[in-house]
Amino acid sequence: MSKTAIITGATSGFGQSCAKKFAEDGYRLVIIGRRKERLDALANELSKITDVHAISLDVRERQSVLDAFYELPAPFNQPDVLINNAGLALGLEPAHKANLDDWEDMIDTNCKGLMYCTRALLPGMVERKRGHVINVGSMAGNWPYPGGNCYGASKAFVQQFSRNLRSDVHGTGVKVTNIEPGFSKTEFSLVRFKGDENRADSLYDNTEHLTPDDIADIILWVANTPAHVNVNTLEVMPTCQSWSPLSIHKADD
Ligand SMILES: NC(=O)C1=CN([C@@H]2O[C@H](COP(=O)(O)OP(=O)(O)OC[C@H]3O[C@@H](n4cnc5c(N)ncnc54)[C@H](OP(=O)(O)O)[C@@H]3O)[C@@H](O)[C@H]2O)C=CC1
Ligand SMILES: O=CCS(=O)(=O)O
Repeated sequence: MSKTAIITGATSGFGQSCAKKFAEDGYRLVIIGRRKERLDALANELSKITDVHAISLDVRERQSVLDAFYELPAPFNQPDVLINNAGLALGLEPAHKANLDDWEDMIDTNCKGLMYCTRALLPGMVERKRGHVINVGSMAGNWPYPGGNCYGASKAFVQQFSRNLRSDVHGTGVKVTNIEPGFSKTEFSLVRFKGDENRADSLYDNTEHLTPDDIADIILWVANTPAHVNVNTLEVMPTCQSWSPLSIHKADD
């Protein structure tokens, strides 16, 4: 019997790559994103190899999320895997210069959108004693960097929310994982820099960054671990990325 995976943020980057890899692995798919044309193109492509249900949806809209998930048609209505991947960073200014609307947008998408999707689907998973919530956090939830302010904080929320979910579903058979990717080339920087292609592209110049397929392979592996194995957190960086030393400000700097 084929399993069902629900993937938010499937129109680009990690989510799109997950959709392709999960379809190739025999999963039936529910794919979600705001850009309907992209979603329909992906659904057309993947429906040649699996059953696909596409929902054009903004995860920030609480009632739309709840309605869409409560009204999932059979056979998509008993999901085995929820990949909470939709998310974004906006801006890289220091906190004292950051745009408050950007901060709200990150919280609304990365934290509240993820909460809505999880809350809608978790009761069914608990009732069926089967299911796996895979959240896409970030290494930015673990490590501070200049300009990471609200984005990193939103991903720290995702990390602790994932751990607390595990505590709540203890003994039910439901699994929870937080994947914490590092530097990866997707549309992430184009969104962060608000369409500035030169700035986004130059970030990745001369680096061997992670790719969407690297992360999708890891997510698929995590989803296919046996029922008695729960990967709690998995932080992944490209080999070219590591930490900077702590900085000391000197009075004459
Ligand atoms: N790239 C990186 O370096 C890293 C990224 N991440 C995280 O990975 C996740 C995926 O990002 P990535 O693939 O890199 O970036 P992309 O920008 O390529 O993809 C982001 C996806 O999220 C969707 N999305 C954004 N906002 C919403 C919304 N309000 N409602 C529904 N869907 C939404 C977008 O679809 P649409 O616009 O069509 O709605 C798109 O499909 C994010 O949570 C990001 O924070 C974590 C660590 C590293
Ligand atoms: O989560 C994304 C990686 S980074 O841009 O914050 O380093």
